[in-house]
Amino acid sequence: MKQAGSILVVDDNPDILVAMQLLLKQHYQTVVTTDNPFDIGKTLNEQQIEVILLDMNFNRDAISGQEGFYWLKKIIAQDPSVVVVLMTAYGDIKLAVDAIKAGAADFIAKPWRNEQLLAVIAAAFSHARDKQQVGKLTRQTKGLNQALSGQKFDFLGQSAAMQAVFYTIEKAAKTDANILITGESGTGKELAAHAIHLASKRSEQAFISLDMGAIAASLFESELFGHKKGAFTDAKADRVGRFELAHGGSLFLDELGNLPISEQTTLLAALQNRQITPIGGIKTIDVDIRLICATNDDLPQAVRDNRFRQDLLYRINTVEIRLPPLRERVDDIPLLATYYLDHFSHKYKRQLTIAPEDMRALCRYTWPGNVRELAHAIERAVILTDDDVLDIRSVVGTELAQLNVATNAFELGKGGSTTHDNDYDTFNLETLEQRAVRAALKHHQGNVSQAAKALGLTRGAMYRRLDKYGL
Ligand SMILES: Nc1ncnc2c1ncn2[C@@H]1O[C@H](COP(=O)(O)OP(=O)(O)OP(=O)(O)O)[C@@H](O)[C@H]1O
Repeated sequence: MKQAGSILVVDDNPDILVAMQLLLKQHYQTVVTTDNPFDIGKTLNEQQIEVILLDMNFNRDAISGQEGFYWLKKIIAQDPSVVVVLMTAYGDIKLAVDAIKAGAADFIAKPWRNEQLLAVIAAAFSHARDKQQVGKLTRQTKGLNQALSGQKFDFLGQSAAMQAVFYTIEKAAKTDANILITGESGTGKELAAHAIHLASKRSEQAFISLDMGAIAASLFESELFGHKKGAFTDAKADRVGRFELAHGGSLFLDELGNLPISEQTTLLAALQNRQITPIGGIKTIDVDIRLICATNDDLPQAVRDNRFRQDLLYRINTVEIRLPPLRERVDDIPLLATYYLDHFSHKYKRQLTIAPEDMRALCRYTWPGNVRELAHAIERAVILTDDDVLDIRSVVGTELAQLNVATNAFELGKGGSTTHDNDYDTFNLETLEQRAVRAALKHHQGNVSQAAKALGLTRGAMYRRLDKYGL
């Protein structure tokens, strides 16, 4: 039965062209032949060709295959989605290997056996469709990235600590070095990853991100490397993995500290070889990616606890960027508060200002949820304020009620607020965080989403904390 598909056969031997035409016509809708390789460019411009069967030698006495390589390069440059299969009467293994290295999908020796030729061509068509799908998805992702980057917040900071971060990002982004971003939840690790991508030479290509904490173990490999239809029960169609989608661009692996050891081993192998094989696939695929990872875990400690592979840590942290918590860069609070006040005033069509003493109160607060918490607090205040001056008491007051820590840490009110160190029975952040999580859950009667929102955490980050503290 004839299948959809268009193939171009290029060979200077007319007998071969006739034989190919007769054979392939029975199987594929469009079969075009030419004895002149100079026609290839024009044919590709005029009609959609998916597979090219290309002779390696166009001069009867030539055996080097150099002409084939020359035309192969030209084809790939003109249309990288076309799949090329090379043919030669002088096949040897070295030539075949060189052909594949140069970008050919496969290689067949003349004289051929029909079944073998048809099998090679069928595989070439399947490869061509995969390439078309990847091209389509990459274009879609690019569009999506652009749409999303329109909504992204600016990555701001005027403190010395953030200026140092921006400097490192600028320097490291220009190289292809693997970058590890560390920092507490809400410090801007994802924004930093975007900033690195945008400052890199890959900025026009895809930025693909994956939250490692959110993928089920059973889907890990499929998510990263893709799968072929039928590879397992639920594999109803081919799926392109994140590595392949990120080809040419940047791959951002978030929450890396949550990865189980067995999956770390799989990831390490892919990173070392820069090659992946989709589940159920037979061919390895080269991937050219810039890797950016992020974690709020202490990975060297995780290595000591045997929770994280040391060789994986060395592989991903060529450059490490630590995002300081907001309480260590109080200078940034007015800048960020004003930025988010403008943003949410605009969003909710309000015209609001903030009183200087309230700004000072914001600067004294410790912001355990960092910038995310600050942005949420401002948004809430914009919504709750009735007059023209932001009612920050409702925000900081709510924050304290929910945190249930150091109830008297702030004297609320427009007259200013004061923090008393003595109000803390401990400064251990983990203990404070655990209390805050418990208090928020209690306050919201066990509603995880609301408690997460109040803490300025994503649901994923909240669940990880529930897990961590055994709640
Ligand atoms: N420097 C900054 N300037 C402006 N907004 C920021 C900054 N840092 C963080 N934000 C805002 O705070 C929120 C959280 O940032 P982001 O998601 O990048 O943090 P994260 O460190 O990746 O958090 P998590 O570890 O919980 O995933 C976002 O809304 C982001 O826009």
